[in-house]
Amino acid sequence: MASSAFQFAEGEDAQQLARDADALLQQGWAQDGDGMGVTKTFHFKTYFKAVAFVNMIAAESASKKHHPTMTVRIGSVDVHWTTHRPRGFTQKDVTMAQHCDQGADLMGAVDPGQGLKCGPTI
Ligand SMILES: C[C@H](O)[C@H](O)[C@H]1CNC2=NC(N)=NC(=O)C2=N1
Repeated sequence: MASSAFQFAEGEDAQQLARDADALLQQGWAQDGDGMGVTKTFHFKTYFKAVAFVNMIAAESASKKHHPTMTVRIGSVDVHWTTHRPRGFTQKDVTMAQHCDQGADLMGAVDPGQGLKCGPTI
């Protein structure tokens, strides 16, 4: 199964989490290097949209007390979700990853090739 290498945190419903993890992989998320989280890059046509996406995730993170690692570039945002305590992949990561997908739609995320890139355009 695709999610078999995930390291679920203690106390998680492993069967449910395995299903949710598989669904995330179908949605373009990838397992991180140690199997304790998921990553995805979202692409945008403007830097402002990328930053607006980050701020939207930040608001939900503050409200849910669960925080990602994010790298903002001119036309994309890398998002990484993992849980520090208890250590591993959790339902919280799933919920927040799903929230990112919904937020990306609202912010007008585009396909990878369509995102704003640095450098000359001609
Ligand atoms: C007290 C506070 O809620 C905890 O430290 C939260 C904060 N944000 C967090 N974020 C993430 N990604 N994992 C955590 O375990 C975590 N713990």
